[in-house]
Amino acid sequence: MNALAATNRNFKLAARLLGLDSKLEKSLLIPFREIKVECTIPKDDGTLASFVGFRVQHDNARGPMKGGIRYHPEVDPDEVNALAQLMTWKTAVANIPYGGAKGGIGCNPGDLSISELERLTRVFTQKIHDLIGIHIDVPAPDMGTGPQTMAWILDEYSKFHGHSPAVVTGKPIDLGGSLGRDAATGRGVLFAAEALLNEHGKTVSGQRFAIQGFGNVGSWAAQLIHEQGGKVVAVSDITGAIKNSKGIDVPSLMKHVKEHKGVKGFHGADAIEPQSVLVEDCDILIPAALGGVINRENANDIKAKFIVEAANHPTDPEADENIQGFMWEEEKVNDVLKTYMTKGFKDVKEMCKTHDCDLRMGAFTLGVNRVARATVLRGWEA
Ligand SMILES: NC(=O)C1=CN([C@@H]2O[C@H](COP(=O)(O)OP(=O)(O)OC[C@H]3O[C@@H](n4cnc5c(N)ncnc54)[C@H](OP(=O)(O)O)[C@@H]3O)[C@@H](O)[C@H]2O)C=CC1
Ligand SMILES: O=C(O)CCC(=O)C(=O)O
Repeated sequence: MNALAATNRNFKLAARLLGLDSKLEKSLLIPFREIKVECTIPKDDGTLASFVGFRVQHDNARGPMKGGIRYHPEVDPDEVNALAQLMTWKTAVANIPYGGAKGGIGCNPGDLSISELERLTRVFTQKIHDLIGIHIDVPAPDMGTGPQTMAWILDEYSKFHGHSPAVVTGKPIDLGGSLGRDAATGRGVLFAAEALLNEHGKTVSGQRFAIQGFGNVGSWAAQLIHEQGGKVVAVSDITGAIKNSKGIDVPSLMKHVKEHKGVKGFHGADAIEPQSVLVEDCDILIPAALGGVINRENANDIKAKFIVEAANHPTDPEADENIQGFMWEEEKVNDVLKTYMTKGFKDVKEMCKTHDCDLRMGAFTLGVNRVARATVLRGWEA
């Protein structure tokens, strides 16, 4: 099932459980605005290359729209639509005053030089600058993008609107970025795993984790799990996959990845087939790369007792601020993150009880219900 069909299906199930008015349901499903732009840049060799960029702004009932920008060959309108809608439900589940959006450019960032990536980012920003902004839509990093990409967006946007550091989050600290943001998604994964394990009378220490994807999210999750005494027994990225049932030495792996640009060839573990990371013998599986990786073909082979979804929509249904202008201490960032993740988990569990449903539907009903309430309060029929 494609990403949009899968996301719509989960939304409709949640709407039915909540008994949502059918007109409101339709209104919540249709994105607020879909932007598609052509981005042509001169390559380093003087030839021209054209790319298609997207920004889908799904919903702003609870606040300015929020969501990452992805550079990846599989970026297409359906994928970006699905990811934008998921952002709406996720900001609502986390109970932060934002809506949902997502953007991306269909490209392989690995094939582009730094200066080509900068030109592409600046052209994309020129095309969308009047449709984003602190009170409208605030982009952030996602797959294939990072703090440097945000710095270019900030700079290009500021040429049109004056100095505007708050137009993006996830920017470098030297440009006003938040301490702890780089690790925050991985840390959120750790907090979610902790909340889940606590429910079962366990802690991270001694649990065995397999992680698909070793970029920003996967590598931070691995480091933090390792620090908490968890065993990372298998890891994969685009270069390959490795396993060590005694636990991978994550700091050494980090050094290896920095030097070799991938996990392949790491001496402290054995090479395995890339896809087998998902079905490795472990307690907790963390998909932290692409969507739809857990599907009808492999779901029955998964040995993990728990799946903590770091990636967006990794499971196919068939298988189952910063505008205040001040800096928080990193400890405060991490404490607040833990409070929101732990509260979010409790709220989801409550919805599971109310609607007698699983955790995914608990999260969808919680998010959809909060957005529906905000939409009705603001008056959606006029
Ligand atoms: N960055 C963030 O703050 C947030 C990210 N997310 C989600 O987390 C997930 C990961 O994002 P992020 O860590 O930022 O992305 P990155 O680009 O930093 O890392 C992605 C990782 O996945 C690997 N990868 C790509 N394709 C495959 C594949 N087919 N099999 C195995 N590994 C693969 C990449 O390998 P290689 O580097 O070698 O290409 C890389 O290790 C995404 O779903 C994203 O939407 C969600 C919330 C926020
Ligand atoms: O911090 C952000 O706005 C990015 C979040 C995001 O893109 C995601 O959760 O998928």
